[in-house]
This record gives sequence, structure tokens and C-alpha cells, in this order.
Amino acid sequence: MGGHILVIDQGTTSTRAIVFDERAQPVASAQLEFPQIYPHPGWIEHDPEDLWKTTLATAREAVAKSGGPQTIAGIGIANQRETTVVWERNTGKPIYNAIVWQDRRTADRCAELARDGCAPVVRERAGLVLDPYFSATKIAWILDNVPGSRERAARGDLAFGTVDTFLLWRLTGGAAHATDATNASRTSLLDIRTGSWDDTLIELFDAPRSLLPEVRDTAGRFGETLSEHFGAVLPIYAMAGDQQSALVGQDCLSPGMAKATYGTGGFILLNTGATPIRSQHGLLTTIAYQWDGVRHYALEGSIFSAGATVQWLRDGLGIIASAAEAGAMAAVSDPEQEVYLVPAFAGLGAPHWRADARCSVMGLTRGATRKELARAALESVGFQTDDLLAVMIEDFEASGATRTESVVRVDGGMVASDWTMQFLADIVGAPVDRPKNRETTALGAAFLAGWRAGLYPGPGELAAYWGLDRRFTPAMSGAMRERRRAGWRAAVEATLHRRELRP
Ligand SMILES: Nc1ncnc2c1ncn2[C@@H]1O[C@H](COP(=O)(O)OP(=O)(O)O)[C@@H](O)[C@H]1O
Ligand SMILES: O=P(O)(O)OC[C@H](O)CO
Repeated sequence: MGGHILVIDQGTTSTRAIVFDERAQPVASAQLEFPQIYPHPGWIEHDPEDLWKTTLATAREAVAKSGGPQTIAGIGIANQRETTVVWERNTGKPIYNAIVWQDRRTADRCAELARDGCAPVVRERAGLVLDPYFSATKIAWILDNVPGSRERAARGDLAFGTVDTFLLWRLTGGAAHATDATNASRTSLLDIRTGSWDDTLIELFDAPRSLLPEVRDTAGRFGETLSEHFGAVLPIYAMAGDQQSALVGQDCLSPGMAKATYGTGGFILLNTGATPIRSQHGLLTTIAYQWDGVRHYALEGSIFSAGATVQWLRDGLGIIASAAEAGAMAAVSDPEQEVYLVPAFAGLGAPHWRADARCSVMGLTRGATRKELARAALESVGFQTDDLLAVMIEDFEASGATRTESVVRVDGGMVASDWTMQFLADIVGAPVDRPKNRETTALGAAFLAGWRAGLYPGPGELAAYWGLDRRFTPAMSGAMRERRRAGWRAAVEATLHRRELRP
């Protein structure tokens, strides 16, 4: 058996494959982007064949670079969550494109279910809000819009999967139709309390049970690849939603520990331990991981626009040439000017859940320049995180638990910005830890697969593999923090209110 682990990190805009060695250090990688398909405003699709082809191509490249298939002890998969694929069981061919998590086409259906009073049952069982974000209404949409598919589903001819399941099916040549508990907990069809598909939710969303994969532990033997894919049969030992995988990769395995991942969007997860906690503030309750049949839970808050706001400065406004320039500009901006940018480009996520809100910039004076705008863009990530963490901690402590550690561990492309990380520490008023290995999403899946392959010790020993690059310590005065928070709150309220005034 080889001493390497291959991780497939199938994300929203690109697919990455990374090979980790015996010490869980990355030794080879490959990455490919694929097209985003926008058939209508608010609709976002991926061609599942693109997801598969980029997976196979990057995985083959990384395996070749790291010494060949005989060095690989097993595979871990971390994936974009909620994105929905339905395919034919006999051919493995999708009957429609993958409907991506960001897709809003089922907003009306969700509103209808909310009017029918379904939100409490969804929150109680699935731990989620009624929103097009999750898979269930996407499945029903495909079945209602691809002619004949409801009948085919009833006959048992079709299969559903989130991206992990689809890739597993393809890797194993259709031998395995399974998902893990973290991915299943994002469909809105799972009772997260029992870890099983729930008949009430299945009926409510009209997504037939015949389509659904088997739900398994996050770490375990999911199946073996066909030898034609890599020139050897390789076992698949772990699958996890990418945000949950990052929670593991950050070694946030104790209740009270939190991680924030900043890519295009931002995802903050707080480990809450073995009991699911219901948020009083619109946060999601989700399965953090499951092994040996035991589930652990997290509270999750999503920021729709984090790095995307920086991309807008670059591509939409053209006021910076590269993402890295935003921090340099913010550093030399005028501290006397308090400009607020509320990045509701695609609405606001938790804790507001206002799909109709739109972006606003407030506090501009004649003296404002692109420097102050760049600062406001970077600060918006800190403010949004602060809002989410505050309510998360409140929910956590309302359950009787105490958060002993205030640190937030960060990862994702945007944490390259020292300026943004320092502001984050300042505004949340807590240390922000950036690890040496920023590929935390892949690292989580690697840890789990390596553990099951007998290469790494169990999850309790992960600390030895996590190294600190830099701790950002709060330096802002308490008075200034409160002033800035009040300014941000006023800007958010004005943004939400403005929308209400529209017809
Ligand atoms: N130095 C930086 N300062 C601010 N934002 C950055 C910086 N470097 C990258 N980003 C932002 O991070 C995002 C890319 O992060 P990544 O984790 O690769 O995202 P994703 O996986 O969502 O594609 C981009 O939106 C980019 O604008
Ligand atoms: O692909 P990412 O990294 O943008 O993550 C997407 C999330 O899993 C969506 O819930």
C-alpha cells in the first residue's frame, strides 16, 4: 500500500486534486476551471460531465506528479454542497444539468411552502431554512421539468446525488450510490437528529425516496475506483461537504471552536458538539461530521459575497488591478472617513435571509476615493462575520454550553490579505488564526481518508498536523469597535428598509 492520499476538492468554480504525503503535507496538485452556465437571470448550472472530466483530469495529473497510483493509499472527496444532479441508473447519464447551490429558480416554490406553514417542520427536522439554496426543491424542479422523469423516478430508473455522490458513482462505475451525513444534511430531506431520510420532508418537497443514495459516515469505505480511471483500483475512504471538511482540516473538533472560510462567499461554522442546537437567529443547524455512527453538529452562517466583493472592485468597477491591491489601498485610506458597503449583490444571507436586498454604499463624502471604497469592501467581510459570530455564540450559550476559546480559524483565498485579517480580529474582538496550510478544505478530507486507510492517527490527534502561520490579535479600542459596529448596523438597516419601500 502506498503512503499518499489523493483528495478531490470539487468546488463551485474549479476542481482541484491534491496529493498529501505520510505527514499530511501536500506534494502534488492540479486544478481546472469549468464553465458556469447561466440560462436565465438567477439560474446557475454546471454540466455534470465537466465536473466529472475535470475531476478525472486533475486527479490523474496529481497522481502522476506524485509518483503514480501505487503510491496512493486512498481517496477523499470534498465538494461544493447542495448542487443537485439526477441521472439514469442504467447509463450514468444526467437527465439535466447540475443545478448549482446559488441558483434561485425555486424561490417561488419555497415562498409557497412558507405560506403553507412548512418552515417550522423543515427547521425542526432538517435544521435548515426554506430557501432555494438547498437540494430538495431543485430535485423536484428537475422531475417536474424534464418530461417523463417523474414516471421514470417512480419506476426506480433514476438516481439523485449531490456532487460527492455523482463522483462516487462515476469513480466506482455505478457500484456505489452513497453520500455522507454532511452532504445529506444539506438536501433538506434528512432528519439531522436521526441521520436518516425523512418521509415527512420527502413528501413535503415531493422528492421520491427511490432516487436517494444511502447515507454513510463521513469517514469509511465508500467503494473502489474502476482500474481504468487510474491504472489501479483505489479505495474511497472519505466524503464531506467542503465547509465541513474545512472544519475538520482546521482541527475544530471540540465544541465551541469556529472556522471561517473566505472564497467567493464566506462560510462560518461553529462546532456545537453531539447535540443539534436550534438557532434563534436564522442560522443553519448542520451535521459537522459523523464517524462510527455518531453525529456531531455545527451552527453555520453564510456570507453570500466575500471575495466576490473584491472581484467586483476589480472587474465591475475596475478600480483595482488585482485582488491583492485592495488591501494595499485600504492601508492608505483616510481613517476619518467612515464608508460602509453592504454587499447584498445577491441578497443577504444569514441572519437576514433577504433574497430581495441589494448592495448599497453609504457615508460617501466628496473626499471619498477608491481607497475608501476598497477599505469598505474588505471591512464588509469583517462586519458580516462579526454579526454571524455574535448570534452563533448567543445560540450556543443559550443551549447551556460555554465557549471557552474565542479564537476564529480562517482559510480560503481571501485570507492572503493581512489587512482584512487584522480588521477581522479588530472588529470581532478576538484572535484570528491563519494556518500554514491554507488548503484546509482538502486537508480535512485527507485526514479522514488517511485515518481510514491506516496512514494517519484518529481525529483526536489532528492537532499535531495543524500549524499556525500567523495570529492576528485585536488592536482596536472597545469604543471604536462599538462605533464601527453601530455604523455598520445602521447601513444594513437602511439597506433592508430601502428594499421594503420598493413596489
Ligand atoms: N489578497 C487578497 N485580498 C482580498 N481578496 C483576495 C485576495 N486574494 C484572493 N482574494 C479573493 O479570494 C477569492 C478566491 O478565493 P478562493 O478560496 O480561491 O475562492 P473559491 O474557492 O470560492 O473560488 C476571490 O474572490 C478573490 O477576490
Ligand atoms: O465551492 P465553494 O468553496 O464556493 O463552496 C460552496 C459551498 O459548499 C456551498 O454551500
